[in-house]
Amino acid sequence: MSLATLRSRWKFTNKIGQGGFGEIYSVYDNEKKEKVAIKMERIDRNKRALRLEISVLRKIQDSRFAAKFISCGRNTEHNYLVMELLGDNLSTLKKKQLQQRFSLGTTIKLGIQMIASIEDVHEVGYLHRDIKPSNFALRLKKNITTRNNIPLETCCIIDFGLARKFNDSEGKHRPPREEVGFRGTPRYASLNSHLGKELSRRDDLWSLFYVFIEFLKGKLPWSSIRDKQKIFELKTQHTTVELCNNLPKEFATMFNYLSSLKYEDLPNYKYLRRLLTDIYHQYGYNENTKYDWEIMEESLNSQRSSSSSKVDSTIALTGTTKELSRHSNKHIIGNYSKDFDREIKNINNLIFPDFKKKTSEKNNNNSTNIENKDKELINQDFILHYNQNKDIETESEINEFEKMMKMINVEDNTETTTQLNIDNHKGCCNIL
Ligand SMILES: Nc1ncnc2c1ncn2[C@@H]1O[C@H](COP(=O)(O)OP(=O)(O)OP(=O)(O)O)[C@@H](O)[C@H]1O
Repeated sequence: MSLATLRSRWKFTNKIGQGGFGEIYSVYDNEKKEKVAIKMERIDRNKRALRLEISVLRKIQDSRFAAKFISCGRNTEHNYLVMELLGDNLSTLKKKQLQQRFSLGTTIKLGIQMIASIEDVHEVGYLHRDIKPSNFALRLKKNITTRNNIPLETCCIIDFGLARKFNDSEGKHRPPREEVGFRGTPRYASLNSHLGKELSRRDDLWSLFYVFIEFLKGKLPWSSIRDKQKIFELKTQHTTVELCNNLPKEFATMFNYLSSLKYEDLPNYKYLRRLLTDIYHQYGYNENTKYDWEIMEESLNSQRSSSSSKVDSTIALTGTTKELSRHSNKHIIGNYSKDFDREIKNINNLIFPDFKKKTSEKNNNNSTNIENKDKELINQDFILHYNQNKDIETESEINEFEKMMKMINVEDNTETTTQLNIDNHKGCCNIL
């Protein structure tokens, strides 16, 4: 099929992704009358990965976590894969959150699905070998099912360009090769990958473990390092205690369990999911617990409907508290810690007379529970609304405001804590 013929069926709208292996476009499918995604790989590339990717994607079509395969082919210049159009990947979504991390509830909800999606890939005989946040994306379509009528899940596993078959034609685990090159993304790669060892099922789960820590803490101790060797050294130096401090103990249990797995072992995926569901119940989450981005969306909607005349959704502002103070009815969404909760009560409510914490009731109910977990991070969702009916003018008002901003943005960018970037698309505030 020539590029021209390709373009006659699929009308290219915009580029949505660029990876090491290809480019991804959002296209309008004239035959299906809907938007789909197309991944293109140049034929003259030295390394070809798309054929493998297509093969794995087709094999996991019964998984609840797979993007729907639509078509594939090649023209004179490209190999291409047409598949269901998904939404944001988890790396992008994480960056949109306050402090660039997910709440415990969201991490667990995603984590349970991510473990199950990896299990599905393993079940068809492949290792993924590049587990990272940008290789999971949200499904845009709701209420669709697999070929066997099983409802599809929110989170999809994507990008099988580095996948590898780990069992032979009789279903037996392949023996390890003596030496293999590094595979994966250094930040999330398992120690085995750094050591040039053959990877197996446990290594996909090690990468996922690093992803969980990053989701909850915002970054890994080696996030800012580019040098692979240095990353390896930091990974070996960081003990379970350091990596999992301030997190529910189940994460340390997960670390220890993964350490106990041998090359050929079939991981107990159910056990790993149960560790996460245990946390889920302990912290009072349930099936109605919303993802961070849903809370944000709901809040925006209620904000819009309750004060539609005042909210200017096209506003785009980065500025000082003084500049911000000229705009009313903004809200801030994100995670809060117990310290923040305690401190916020000490703040003069003069500036924020309408301060409401949406999850406060839930937290009050769980207060004994929370006290018992004194040292653990209480990383719940919060929505802070303020209706600022008056400008912040006096010095003391500015001080109060800055104090509050500093507390929300506890760790990062202290000098810029008073700057807000109002996301013009969604109309919400993110602290820079
Ligand atoms: N079906 C899809 N729908 C929407 N976006 C997609 C889809 N597939 C991929 N993307 C987006 O494109 C990005 C890159 O895709 P993918 O990881 O498959 O490419 P890659 O070339 O293998 O990338 P990398 O080298 O980073 O691993 C993804 O992170 C995701 O945001």
